[in-house]
Amino acid sequence: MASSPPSSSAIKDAKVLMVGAGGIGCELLKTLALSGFPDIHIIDMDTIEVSNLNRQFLFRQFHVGQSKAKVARDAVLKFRPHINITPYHANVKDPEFNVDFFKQFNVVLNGLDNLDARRHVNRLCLAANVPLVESGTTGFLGQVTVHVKGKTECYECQPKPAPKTYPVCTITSTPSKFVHCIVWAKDLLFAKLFGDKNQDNDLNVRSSDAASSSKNVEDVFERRKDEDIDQYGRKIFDHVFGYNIELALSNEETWKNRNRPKPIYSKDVLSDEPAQQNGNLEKKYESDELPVSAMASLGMKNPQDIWSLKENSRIFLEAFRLFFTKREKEIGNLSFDKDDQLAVEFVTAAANIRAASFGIPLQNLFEAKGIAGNIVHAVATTNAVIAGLIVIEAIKVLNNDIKNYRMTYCLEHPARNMLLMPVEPFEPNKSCYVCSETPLSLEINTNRSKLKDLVEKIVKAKLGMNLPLIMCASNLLYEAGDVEDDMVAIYEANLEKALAELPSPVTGGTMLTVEDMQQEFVCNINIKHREEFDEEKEPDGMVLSGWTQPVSAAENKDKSVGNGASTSDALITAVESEKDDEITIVSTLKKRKLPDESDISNSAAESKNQKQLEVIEDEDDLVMLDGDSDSVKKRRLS
Ligand SMILES: Nc1ncnc2c1ncn2[C@@H]1O[C@H](COP(=O)(O)OP(=O)(O)OP(=O)(O)O)[C@@H](O)[C@H]1O
Ligand SMILES: [Zn+2]
Repeated sequence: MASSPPSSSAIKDAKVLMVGAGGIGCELLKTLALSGFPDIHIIDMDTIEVSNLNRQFLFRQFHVGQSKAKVARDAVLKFRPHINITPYHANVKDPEFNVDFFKQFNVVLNGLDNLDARRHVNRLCLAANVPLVESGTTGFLGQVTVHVKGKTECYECQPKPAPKTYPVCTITSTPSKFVHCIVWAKDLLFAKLFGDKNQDNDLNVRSSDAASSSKNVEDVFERRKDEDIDQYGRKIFDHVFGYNIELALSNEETWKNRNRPKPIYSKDVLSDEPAQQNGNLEKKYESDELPVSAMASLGMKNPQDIWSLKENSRIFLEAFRLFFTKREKEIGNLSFDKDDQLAVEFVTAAANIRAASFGIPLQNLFEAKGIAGNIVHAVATTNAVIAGLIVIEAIKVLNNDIKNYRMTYCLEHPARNMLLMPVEPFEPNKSCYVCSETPLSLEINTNRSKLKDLVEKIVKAKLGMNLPLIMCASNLLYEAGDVEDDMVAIYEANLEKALAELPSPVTGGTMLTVEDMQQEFVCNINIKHREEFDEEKEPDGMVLSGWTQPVSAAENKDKSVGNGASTSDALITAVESEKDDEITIVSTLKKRKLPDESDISNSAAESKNQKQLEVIEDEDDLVMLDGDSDSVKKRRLS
């Protein structure tokens, strides 16, 4: 590390901005510094956590709680003291990072972990006309893409996979996989018992449905005055695992082609224990010094043990009791957090009891936590490979070497005996609402919909704008922030009325201009009136077209790298064809066929001595790809 690396003049004069100093960012800063980049600015809003230390190697235990950007700078200056590194402990969406700020850089490099920040940086790079090298990793998968205004597609030209969602009825009535039980336990039961009671929740629907046939279930989720906590826990248990299942069974149609679930009542599972014994028996294990944990309280230690139905029932009741006795103040404000031990225990137990009822194999707490927290374990080596590729692309960008720009996917492709797949970037998508000027079209019931619904459901949620401002010709219709009461009244009124208040109301179709000052981003939306919407298929009550919609979970095959990944969300679904050794990278709109091997031989990312790529580090073990294309397996080197 002591000798200076050779640096091309493009690197010597470069000023670069890195966004994110996490898993990819730490590797990237080190590689930039060692490659001779003299002037690096880093934005990261986070402080260091213990869980970062296994892979974010610039950080040490004693840095926990300090700014990632600042500590990363100090760590790198220790071995490259003569370069400039400017840290910002801030959100990249802060107004200080405006177009003028972005314009000072030759290239921007992203090492982020969320769609929102990525979209924001993409838009500012377009507005400032600064090239962007974007990246993401999930476990062993990763990718690097290059976005240069007018030359390649922008980050938003292609749709991104939507986070996995499940039909409500699968979750509430007909689960067939363990993940369905987890979603039910976490998003319905946990949220209902410990979260905001006023929020819509499908358990509400079920209990009010039930209320019409049985008068005493209406308040089942409410604790009666002076009701003993263990009795209350058993009442909830019997309601959700017993009574609700019986109710569901009464609908014969549902079970014609399915296995019928089995109602589970606490007295049957815990038959040898009187109603109040669960808590009382175990209180002797409880100590104020220990973290609040039902497992600890019941003397259960191993998170990799699969609990029996009886054990799950005891954990369920004990976790329930602990929430109400030890964490009472938080009740009403809790949302599931994968790092909250008691919440994980409760959700694991509830999911397992439901799984038992539906004949689905039970899982241990470790597995359940991974599913509930959408955890894909980060792999330091993938981050390092991706950081190297970012620097390779950054150097090409600085040299304006357009014909060699590559998007590179880090994706095992055993048949080709390679791990990195470079493809030529696409041209900008002419119908991209972000980097082209194509107007969007919005069908909406103008008599019923409010301007503020349009802002929430379309402008913020779908177009990713932070601080929108809406104009109709030269008339201001909506702006974010503190506004006068009469403006608020317009937002609350239906759209028809809001448009009618303008000097020249439009009846047929109206063009709205939506602008986000913070992102220097403008797009046009053509409003068309439509009377009816299908509640199931069009739940927003409005339909936006002319934009690239996220890919639904169903279309994502197994290898999809989704948005909820723990490290960084990568974006591409790779599908291997069964017929031959062809691989296509499906980016939803188009299939991207990889160039022949001869085509990619000039790519900097593709190494002539591919053999080097066959050995990768798997945390502390080495794994090697077998050269035999038919029986390719990871092999551990002993
Ligand atoms: N809007 C933003 N502004 C600035 N930094 C951001 C923004 N959004 C995300 N980041 C940073 O991007 C980095 C992403 O790093 P990484 O994917 O390794 O996540 P992490 O939070 O460090 O780890 P993990 O999520 O796996 O526990 C984080 O350090 C995070 O603070
Ligand atoms: Zn675009």
